[in-house]
Amino acid sequence: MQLTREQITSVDGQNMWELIAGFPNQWDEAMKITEDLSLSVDSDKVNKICCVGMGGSAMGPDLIKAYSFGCCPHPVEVIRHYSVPNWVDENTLFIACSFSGNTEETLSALEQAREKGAQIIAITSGGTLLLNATKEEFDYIKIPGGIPPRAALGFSFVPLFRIFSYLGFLDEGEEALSETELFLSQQGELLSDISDNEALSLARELQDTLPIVYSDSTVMKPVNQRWRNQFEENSKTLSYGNVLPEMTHNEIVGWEQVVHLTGRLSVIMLFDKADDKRVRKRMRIVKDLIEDQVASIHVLSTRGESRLTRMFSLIQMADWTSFYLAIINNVDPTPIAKIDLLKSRLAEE
Ligand SMILES: O=P(O)(O)OC[C@H]1O[C@H](O)[C@H](O)[C@@H](O)[C@@H]1O
Repeated sequence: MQLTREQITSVDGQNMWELIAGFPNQWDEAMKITEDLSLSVDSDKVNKICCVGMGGSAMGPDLIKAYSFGCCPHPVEVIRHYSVPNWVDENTLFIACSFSGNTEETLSALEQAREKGAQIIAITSGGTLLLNATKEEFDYIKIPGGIPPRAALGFSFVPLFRIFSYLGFLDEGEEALSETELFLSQQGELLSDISDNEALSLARELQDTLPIVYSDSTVMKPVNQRWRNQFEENSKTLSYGNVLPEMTHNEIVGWEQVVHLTGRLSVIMLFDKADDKRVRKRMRIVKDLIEDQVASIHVLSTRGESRLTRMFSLIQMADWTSFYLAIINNVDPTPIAKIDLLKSRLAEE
C-alpha cells in the first residue's frame, strides 16, 4: 500500500523528509566547504588519532575509523565520554566533533586533550567549541547549523574524509567523494518515490517488531550502528545489533530462549563485497539457525564501486527506512523528547 503526501506531511511536522531528501546536496555543500582545506597540524608528529563526539556527531568519527581501517597507518580511536584515555599526548591528532558545539562530554574531553598537548581540530557549527577554537587558535572546520545532528552526517563526515585525505591516511580520493554524491542522488530519487520503494517496503515489514541488525565488524560496523540509531531517534523504535564474528561466539546461543519473542523480532543483515569470507559464511549459517524464530529477516547488500559509496548506500537506506517507519508508526521523526527531558533533568543537578 502506498503512502500519500498528506499522510507524510501530517506526521512529519518539522520536515525530516526535506533533510533526508536533501542529503546528496548536503554532501555536495560539504565538499565545497572543505575543498581548500589547510591545516596547521604537524603530520610528521602524529602517530595516533583520537576523535570525540556523542550521538549523531560520533557517527562521522566511527565511519572514518571503519573506512580507514585497511589504509590508515595509525590507530584511530573514537571516544564517547567526558574523559580521554591516558595515551593521548602531543603526538595525538585529537578531532572534536560536535554539531552544536555545546555537548558537555565533548567539551570536557577536549579540555583534557588540550592539557595533554594534543594537536586539535574541531568540526562544529558554533557554540562553545567554535568559541574555544577561535580563542585558543586551534584548527577548526565550521559547518552550517540549525538541523538535528543526525541529519547533518554529510557535514560531519566529509570534513573528516578531507582531513584524513590531507594527511595522506586514505587509499581512495576525490573520485570516491564524487561517485558517492552521484550515487546518493540517484538512489535518493528511488527511495523518495512514495508510490513504491525498497525502504518503504522494508519499513512495513519491520512494523511492530524490534529490529536486530547484524554485520561484519570492520567496515560495516558503523553502518550497522547508524541503522539502530536512526530507528531509535527517527522511528522511536528500540533496536539492537551486534557484529560478527564475535556474536557467533556467544550471542547466537541466546537465540535458544527467545520463544516468548518469536514473531516480535526482525533481523536485518548487512553485507558488503569486502566482508571477510569466513564472516560471510558465518552470517549465512546464523541466518539458517535463527530464521524460524523471527518475524522477518532481510539481507541487504551495499551498492556502488568505491568503499565510500558502498558504506553510504546502506546509510541512506537506513535513513529512509527509519523515516518511513516513523510515518507508519504515526510519530514525528524529528523530536527527541526523551533526550530533551534527560538534558533538562541533568541541568537541575
Ligand atoms: O552534535 P552535538 O551537538 O554535539 O550533539 C550530539 C547529540 O546530542 C544530543 O543528545 C542530541 O539530541 C543528539 O541527537 C546528538 O547527536
